[in-house]
Amino acid sequence: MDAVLEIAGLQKTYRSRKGVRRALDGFDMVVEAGQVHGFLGPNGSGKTTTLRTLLGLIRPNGGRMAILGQEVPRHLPAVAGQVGAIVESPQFFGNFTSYDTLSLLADAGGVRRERVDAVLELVGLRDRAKERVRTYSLGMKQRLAVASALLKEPKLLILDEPANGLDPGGIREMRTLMRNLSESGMTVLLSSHILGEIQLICDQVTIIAAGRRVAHGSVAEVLASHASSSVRVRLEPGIDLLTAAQLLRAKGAQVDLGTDFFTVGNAGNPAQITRILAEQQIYVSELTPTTADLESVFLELTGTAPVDGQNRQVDQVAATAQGGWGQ
Ligand SMILES: Nc1ncnc2c1ncn2[C@@H]1O[C@H](COP(=O)(O)OP(=O)(O)OP(=O)(O)O)[C@@H](O)[C@H]1O
Repeated sequence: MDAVLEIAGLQKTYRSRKGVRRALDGFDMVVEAGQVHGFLGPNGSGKTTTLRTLLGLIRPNGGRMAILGQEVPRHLPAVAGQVGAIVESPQFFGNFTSYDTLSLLADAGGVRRERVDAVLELVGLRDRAKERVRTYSLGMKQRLAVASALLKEPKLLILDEPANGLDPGGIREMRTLMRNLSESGMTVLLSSHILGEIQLICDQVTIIAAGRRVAHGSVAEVLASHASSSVRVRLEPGIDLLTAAQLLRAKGAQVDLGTDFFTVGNAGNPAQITRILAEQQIYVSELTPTTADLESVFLELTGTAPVDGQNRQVDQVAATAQGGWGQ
């Protein structure tokens, strides 16, 4: 599949009177054509810096970026017409209607007027197009912002937190819009904190922490490689959980104690758990794989942010570390 966006080893250091801050530290990302790609990371992890760097608003200190096969920022003018982006909330004149707003933007950008009706239809604002923007809900304003980015029929649409501040109805409308755009063949890169939403909408995700990629792939792959090996263990009544947990920890297992159960986080081969415990006459009464969601994987991964000065990606470390205990 063709990559619409490729980032390799991106570096960005901010320098101010207060000191030096490394916002991106060898960040990598690949976004494939026709996908909705989720870009996730905690506050301050480098998402906005990445998007602003891509769009030529910030100069990187190192690394490579390509959009639609063209190196940027050097060839940004050649591809800028094919990229639509909302990185900062655009401000609209409240007294203008959305039709007037988009018409003005179309004229200024040399876009033919028929596109105005087409994008209003796409974002579901056609019925309200002749009403003033100040009468719009936040969700409608967000959709107007998306409409403005769609005027030039971009191949790649970049949206920073499009669902920010929206209520559940607004979030659902935004979700439908993303899916419709993707079905029309557009590639969408979407940064968001709303992980349940990302899980519902996105084909692929990239998770960033402390300026580095810590996981990437389809939502299913990320869940499978970072969480599916966790199991919940209950023991026969009367057996001390702590003793069993210590036995497993001594063999390298990551054990979290609950009230009447414990969870083994890196249980690549659950049979090892029963074998190690049975050798000490401790018998398991329940062994259940725990189903993880993106939120728990996100918290786990971004809580274990890469150590300063190490260039290895955490996802590579995690992949090699799985299932290797208790041998
Ligand atoms: N202009 C700047 N000068 C100095 N430091 C900056 C500047 N912009 C961002 N930073 C710092 O760079 C790091 C990454 O910030 P960035 O805004 O890219 O994160 P983010 O993932 O978009 O966060 P959020 O989700 O809160 O928007 C943070 O530590 C931030 O404080």
